[in-house]
Amino acid sequence: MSENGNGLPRRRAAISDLGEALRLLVEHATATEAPTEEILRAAERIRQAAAPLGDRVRGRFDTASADDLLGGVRLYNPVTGTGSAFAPPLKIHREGDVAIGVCTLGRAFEGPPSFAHGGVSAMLLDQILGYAVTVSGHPGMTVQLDTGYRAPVPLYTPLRLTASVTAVDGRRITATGTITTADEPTMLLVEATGVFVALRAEQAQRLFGPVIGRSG
Ligand SMILES: CCCCCCCC(=O)SCCNC(=O)CCNC(=O)[C@H](O)C(C)(C)COP(=O)(O)OP(=O)(O)OC[C@H]1O[C@@H](n2cnc3c(N)ncnc32)[C@H](O)[C@@H]1OP(=O)(O)O
Repeated sequence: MSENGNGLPRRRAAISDLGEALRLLVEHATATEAPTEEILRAAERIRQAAAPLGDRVRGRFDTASADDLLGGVRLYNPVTGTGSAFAPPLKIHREGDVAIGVCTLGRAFEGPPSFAHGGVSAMLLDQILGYAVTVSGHPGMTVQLDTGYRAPVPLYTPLRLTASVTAVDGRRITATGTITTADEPTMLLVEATGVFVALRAEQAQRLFGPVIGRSG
């Protein structure tokens, strides 16, 4: 599907609207204590709502028509994508050389009761470290991610993430990052160090050739 004129902004807004509705659904479906009959009715209504969306879908190597890979628009990114049912979504911006992220995690991200799953923290950090690496002008893929969990990450609490590049050594880029709450930015909850590798041309072609070839 192609969009032109003001069709693309409208489509992106619609996808973000659907994402917001899906995240509300996920939150309520995860937290609900509604009667069993209500849960059964909801499951049926949700299947009915999902069906028309499945009539036209893209294939594995097709970029979403609303995305812009080279421009960094990824509406379905599972961490930052406003169209994703799974993304918190994490919002990232730059303050000088530091990437700052903010998000609040709901019930669906629970690991230990009332706290975030450790894998979710690693996912958030991988994303913001990757962002810092990309905007530093040395984009690469994660080859190693070390996380240190100092204190549990609370649900339903505004979080603040930071990330910055600490070393560039040939094709290897190292970045470090943190998670704290927004209210207590000096109290470290999770820290991470990521090693990223800039792809050689043949590696980029091998891994992403089919996608780049189709996205035009
Ligand atoms: C804004 C965007 C945000 C995006 C955030 C999300 C980022 C991600 O999650 S990316 C997805 C997860 N990562 C992956 O799937 C990557 C999987 N790995 C690979 O495909 C390969 O390792 C690949 C292609 C990156 C590199 O190929 P590989 O053959 O391993 O390495 P190679 O090209 O030979 O060497 C690269 C350098 O990295 C080094 N290296 C490789 N692995 C590691 C490691 N784990 N730790 C440290 N250094 C490493 C090598 O030693 C080599 O160093 P040098 O050039 O000094 O000899």
